[in-house]
Amino acid sequence: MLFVRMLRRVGQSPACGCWTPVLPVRFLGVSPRQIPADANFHSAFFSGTDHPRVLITGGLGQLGVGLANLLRKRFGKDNVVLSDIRKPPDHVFHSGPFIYSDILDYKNLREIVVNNRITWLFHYSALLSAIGEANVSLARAVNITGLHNILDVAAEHNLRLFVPSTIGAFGPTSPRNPTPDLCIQRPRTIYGVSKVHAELMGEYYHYRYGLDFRCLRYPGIISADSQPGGGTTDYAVQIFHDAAKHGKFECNLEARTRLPMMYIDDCLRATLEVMEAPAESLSMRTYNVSAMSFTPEELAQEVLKHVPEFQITYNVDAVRQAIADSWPMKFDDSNARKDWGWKHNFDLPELVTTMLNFHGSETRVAQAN
Ligand SMILES: NC(=O)C1=CN([C@@H]2O[C@H](COP(=O)(O)OP(=O)(O)OC[C@H]3O[C@@H](n4cnc5c(N)ncnc54)[C@H](O)[C@@H]3O)[C@@H](O)[C@H]2O)C=CC1
Ligand SMILES: CC(=O)[C@H](N)C(=O)O
Repeated sequence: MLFVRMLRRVGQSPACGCWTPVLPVRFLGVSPRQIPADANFHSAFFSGTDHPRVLITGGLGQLGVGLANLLRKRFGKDNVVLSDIRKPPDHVFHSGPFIYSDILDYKNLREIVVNNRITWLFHYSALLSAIGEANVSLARAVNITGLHNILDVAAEHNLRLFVPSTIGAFGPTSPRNPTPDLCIQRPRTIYGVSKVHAELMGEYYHYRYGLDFRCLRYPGIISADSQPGGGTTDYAVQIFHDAAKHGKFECNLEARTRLPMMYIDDCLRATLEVMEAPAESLSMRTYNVSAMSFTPEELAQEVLKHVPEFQITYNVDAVRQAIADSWPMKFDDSNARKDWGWKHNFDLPELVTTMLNFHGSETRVAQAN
């Protein structure tokens, strides 16, 4: 009986325009994790006053609090629920709704989505590249098993789902300068493998079940008031802190390691823009987004313009260097620019000025100006 219901023909597949039987997402479990037969899988419509109700997972990392601030400005404070498995600092706890959510606990996820009437989900929980290599089994659980839970809850409750991917979803056999959207993806980190898996699974759910899945491949993200969580591009955040405070920085990547990077404001705006883009404008569901590309040497030269005594030294971390050497040097994001009008605001000079202004008000940057 259950099986018969699962095979009921429910609509047209967006992929081929033909009638397809819809199987439950988790057929083998007799759990209710199945796509409801009468669901409207396409983008929910929100009028000017009818805002989405947003959940952010893994929200206490480098990017989540900034995303919550941006979305709360747009959709209202109470319409954006931040979640994580860590305890929030006071200012975060008091800035809007916060809830405990472990993405490995499906029932907990479903309860949050139902009780808060969530309609959009931004899935930020992950273990990043360097920390993932140090803890492969946890990275596999969080980045892959956790993603499966997210896809299922999103499909089951007809959510619009954003999952970030990364430059780390490419590998040494990918074209590196520039790296287009569609090319060989054979990453050599568990982080990269899990992100390719996320891209493919999200697109599969989109074409198979009509899930409104949207994904951007972020470059290394640089932020002033939040710390990176254990990635290969972390040096490009730490350098500003050390330059302003100590006038020197020890870099764990080689001087000539070129990687795509982006200031956090551009990254979060891109995320909101792709989520708000009309479905018809999206010719793909996973896009590269890019802003700038630089080496530690070039970044240090730009910092020197503000901190004249600044010195950079190199103490290369073999694991991070091997990862960086397999990643894109420059990202081709022409599809994002063409399809939904992506345009970055921050290049290297603006990035460095902004970061040092933030860190430098009472330090050697201020003294130099
Ligand atoms: N920061 C960057 O440069 C880039 C980030 N991204 C992606 O953006 C997303 C957010 O990145 P960040 O904020 O930098 O990451 P982060 O490492 O700073 O934060 C990740 C958060 O996930 C949480 N988390 C871990 N296990 C969890 C679990 N079982 N349940 C719920 N939450 C859990 C952690 O507590 C942490 O707060 C990630 O998916 C990352 O892959 C992609 C490319 C670049
Ligand atoms: C580029 C990323 O995905 C992240 N910052 C990392 O270095 O792992």
